[in-house]
Amino acid sequence: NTPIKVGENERGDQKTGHARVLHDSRGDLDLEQVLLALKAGEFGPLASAGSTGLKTGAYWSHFQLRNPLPRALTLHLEYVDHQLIQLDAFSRPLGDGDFTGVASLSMERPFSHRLVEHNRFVVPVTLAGNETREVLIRFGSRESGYAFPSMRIWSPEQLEAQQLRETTLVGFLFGGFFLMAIFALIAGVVSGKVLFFVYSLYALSKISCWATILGYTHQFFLRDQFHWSLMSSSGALTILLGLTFARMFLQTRQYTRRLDYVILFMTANAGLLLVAAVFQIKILALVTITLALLLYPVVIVAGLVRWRQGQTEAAFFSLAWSFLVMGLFLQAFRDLGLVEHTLFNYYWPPVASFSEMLTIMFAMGFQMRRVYQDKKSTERQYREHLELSKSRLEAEVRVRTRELEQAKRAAELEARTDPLTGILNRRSFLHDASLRLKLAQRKQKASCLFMIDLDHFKRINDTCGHSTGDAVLCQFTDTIRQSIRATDVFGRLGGEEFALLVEEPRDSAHALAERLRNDIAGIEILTGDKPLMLTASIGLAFTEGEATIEDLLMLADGAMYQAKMDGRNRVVGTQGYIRIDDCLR
Ligand SMILES: Nc1nc2c(ncn2[C@@H]2O[C@H](COP(=O)(O)OP(=O)(O)OP(=O)(O)O)[C@@H](O)[C@H]2O)c(=O)[nH]1
Repeated sequence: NTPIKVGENERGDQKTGHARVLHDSRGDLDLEQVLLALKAGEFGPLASAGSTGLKTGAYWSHFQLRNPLPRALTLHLEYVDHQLIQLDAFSRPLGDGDFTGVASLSMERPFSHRLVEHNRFVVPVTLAGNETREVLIRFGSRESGYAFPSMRIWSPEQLEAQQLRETTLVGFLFGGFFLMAIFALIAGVVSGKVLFFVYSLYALSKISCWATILGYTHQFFLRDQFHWSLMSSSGALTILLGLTFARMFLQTRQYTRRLDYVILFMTANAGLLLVAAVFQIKILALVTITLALLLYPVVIVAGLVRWRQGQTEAAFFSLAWSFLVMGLFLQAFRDLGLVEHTLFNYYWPPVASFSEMLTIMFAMGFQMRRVYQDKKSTERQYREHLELSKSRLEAEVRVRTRELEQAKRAAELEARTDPLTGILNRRSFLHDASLRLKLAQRKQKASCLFMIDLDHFKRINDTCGHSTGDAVLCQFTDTIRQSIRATDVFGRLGGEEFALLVEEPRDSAHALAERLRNDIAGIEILTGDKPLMLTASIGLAFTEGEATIEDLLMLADGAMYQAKMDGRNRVVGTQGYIRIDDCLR
């Protein structure tokens, strides 16, 4: 049992070692019995890497500290972990006299009992100049628990400086958690998404959880009454919020039913842990927290499954959760004595927890961006679809309008024209001719109305058939149209009876009538052996005054009748011009 040589500037590098440790499995040995065990050589090295692992009762550690300096030296022995129910320390000068108590520290006693203001247990030991002191420390937990039966050796100032460094780191982490909580809260208020509120609560719960686990809650907030169950309950609350957030973020209920059941089971287990913590059922708390830890990787799997299903940000979530799980497993291995206790693995879980929150924040940002982009692209597609429909509709309306206009024009034309010959029908002729007549009268021009009737047309029908008769009618109208002006009004009054209004004085109108008669007589109708001849009788009525078209029709009809009577194929004009008086008559 070599004494540990200590100096004035101890920086926690030296540890009181695990060389001489005694397991008091029932936890009821008193100092005298322990000294007997020490004498009997029952103290031996610790088998594990640092922690005793889950054991009942208490552990005792024995070591010697040697002050080679001529002056007195005060040292602070720091328990390496934050979780220990009870620590009692005794010391005496080497081999001389009785051990006397130097510290009795308990997690459940008011913080003011601590001899050194520190979130972990610290035992002050003073060595006289050139003195070697034996120290006995009892690490006690009432039920099953673990302990690290070793103490870091510090000079008081060095320990204080180290505590400042650690507190700064933790303060930085807590500040980060707080900022993330505030940020998520604002995002929740702005977007109205419950997910952000859950995240905000999750981040806040991390502060409470780690502050409690690392001993700050006891040091700063609950100085008079602290209990181990507070650690479990704050942990349980964080687990509950973490799982609730994971379920919502990954939408496991909708997309991975089976994994969702497992996460639900984990949530129920976390609820049970909370109950165990509140009612201080330590064994139930141990079982549920172990189960919670073992099942934690399921969330990583859920994230990966969701990623494979197409939720890109779920990959980030899995990564974030992996940080946490690695940290928690490392801590568990350390607590079980499988790996050594170091500052690195001591702070890994809270740092991992911080990285987890940061990564999740990133994943949420990514998700928000994706949702926003999806929304924008849906809107764009909708707008494009709308534009397309609009232009299609407009094109269709244009086509329909054109068709309607064409149909209207066709209907108007049909209503105005004779279907066989294509010239004006009786009604339109009367309308157009009447207007034309009025125009001429305004200009004080003479007008002449021709009444043209084909001779013996019935015979053509009878000998050559009705369709030949139709063809003859068409040929006749074409002949007339070719010989008149565009301003003349030509129409079919019915059957083989046609009328023509021209703005001409008597002589030139007469001459035109004769020319037309000639043209008609020149039409040859080819029917079998010998061609049929076509002639027409034309009656003329003249006006220079206020006569109506009806007056002219009546007079021209009379003249045309006269032409028939005179032997057909001729032009007969009425005598003189019709004047107002004639019309009144
Ligand atoms: N093919 C054909 N014949 C028509 C059409 N409209 C009337 N007709 C015929 O024209 C003939 C007119 O006969 P009528 O009134 O006796 O006169 P017409 O035979 O020309 O003898 P006149 O006038 O006295 O020289 C009738 O047989 C009608 O059926 C038509 O659109 N097509």
